[in-house]
Amino acid sequence: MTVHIGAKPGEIAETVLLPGDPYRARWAAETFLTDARLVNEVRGMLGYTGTWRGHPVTIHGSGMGMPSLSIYVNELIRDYGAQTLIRIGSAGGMQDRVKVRDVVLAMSACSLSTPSRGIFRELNFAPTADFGLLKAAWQAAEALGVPTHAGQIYSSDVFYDERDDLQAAMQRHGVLCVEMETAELYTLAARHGRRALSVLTISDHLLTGEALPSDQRERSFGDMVEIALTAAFA
Ligand SMILES: O=P(O)(O)O[C@H]1O[C@H](CO)[C@@H](O)[C@H]1O
Ligand SMILES: O=c1cc[nH]c(=O)[nH]1
Repeated sequence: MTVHIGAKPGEIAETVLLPGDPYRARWAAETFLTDARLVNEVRGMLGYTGTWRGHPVTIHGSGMGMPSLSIYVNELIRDYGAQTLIRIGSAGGMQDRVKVRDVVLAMSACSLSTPSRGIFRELNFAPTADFGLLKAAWQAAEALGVPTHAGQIYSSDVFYDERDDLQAAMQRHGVLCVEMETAELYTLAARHGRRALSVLTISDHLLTGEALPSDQRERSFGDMVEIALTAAFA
């Protein structure tokens, strides 16, 4: 057990899916895993372990934002030996061609800062997905016929962003969408030699103003879970 995770040794699988929303963790575990059992509920951050097609899998909430994700991912890696960490998150579309409900595979993530920023100082580290997971996820998305984009995304420190100029600069440079965790996930995976990928579903759009309600953000993103599980065991 750690400060933030109540699971006993052996109760966390080597493959961990990480939604920001703990209720999405519950929904995904109940929908996709066999014999899913609750292994963590400290602070209401739900984690479940079960099997998918015979493979052990944990689905654990990360909370919102990089400081929260950093706590869980550090403990999952260092205390429980997680090897493959795949974020399954929602994101805001930043390009016309990226539509609500489309899937985005994050090849890399821009950020203004991350919890790891203090290590790098003047270096602009480039947090990058594991290529094997990225390739397998792309193939899984193609097989499912889901509209999918692969490219760079933005991991923001804020949900309510006042920097319209920054958003415009990123849009000009092809950034696909905004969310709040991937840059730190990829940085921690690089530091510890683990595999990481973010599979995102567009829940709202910065250009059109479309937005899905919270119940759909919790429960309707099955394609990205299927893509993440298929990629993990490809
Ligand atoms: O739906 P999740 O996975 O939480 O991801 C996105 O949603 C939250 C903001 O509403 C942030 O955590 C952002 O990254
Ligand atoms: O962080 C996020 C997630 C979804 N939509 C946004 O605009 N931002």
